[in-house]
Amino acid sequence: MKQLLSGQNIIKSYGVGEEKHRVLNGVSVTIGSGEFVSIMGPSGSGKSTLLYALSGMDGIDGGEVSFEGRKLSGLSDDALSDLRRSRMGFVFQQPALLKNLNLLDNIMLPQMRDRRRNVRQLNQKARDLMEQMGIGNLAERDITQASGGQLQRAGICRALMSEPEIVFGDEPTGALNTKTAKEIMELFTKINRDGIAILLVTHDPNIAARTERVLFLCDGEIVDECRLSKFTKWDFDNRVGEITKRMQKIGI
Ligand SMILES: Nc1ncnc2c1ncn2[C@@H]1O[C@H](COP(=O)(O)OP(=O)(O)OP(=O)(O)O)[C@@H](O)[C@H]1O
Repeated sequence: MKQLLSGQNIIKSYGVGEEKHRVLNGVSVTIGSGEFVSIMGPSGSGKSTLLYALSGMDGIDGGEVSFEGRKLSGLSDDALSDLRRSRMGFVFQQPALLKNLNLLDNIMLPQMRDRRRNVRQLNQKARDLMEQMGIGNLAERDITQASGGQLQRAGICRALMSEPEIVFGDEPTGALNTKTAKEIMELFTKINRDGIAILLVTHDPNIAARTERVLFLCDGEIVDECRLSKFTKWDFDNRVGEITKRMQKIGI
């Protein structure tokens, strides 16, 4: 499998002076093209920090992150923003959509900065994605009149607008009920089958069990890793059981 994203020996601290504390303590991670990976760990272990470091959203204090063989530290701020906008997608726990725009406009907005794409193409792309994500009839819907699941589907459409190589998700199902969370994970699975790599942070073994590989982070270090591809896709309970066992081992 071709390597897509690599973080080597990532170090990240927050605060200054006596308040300074190290959150990532030499973390190394490699994500292959089209892989589906989740990160688990206790609250405060540095999961989101790692996600933001790997996506270049946040700077790091030591180590190196490379995407498609390019070191992020060698890129200017503009080049890094361009890379994030064109090659990476982001889905957050709350999709942070703008209240004065309908769902369609919210989905199109981040790509409007890219002058290479005309508005008609963007509009068509957004409508196609909404159709694929099951909200094709909600293009003109005000965001205040959409459910949490519909908003998250719109958040996923927004992330896919640039046809990214990877989608990062920071607890993308964390604010949803079990049924809706399962539906959203089915969408992620579909996206992944189309060849897009996915890296998710989650607390929930039922969510991690739908990915191919789980990284366990504890006190800023990767302490375990679980490859799930050895299980067939049918034995979901085995996957959850294996993840839960590993969680217990590291005290989550
Ligand atoms: N911007 C920041 N400034 C200062 N400290 C921060 C900042 N962001 C995170 N932290 C601290 O870094 C540590 C790791 O935070 P992070 O959000 O990465 O953990 P997490 O594993 O994702 O936690 P959770 O599961 O609770 O979301 C925590 O102690 C947190 O308080």
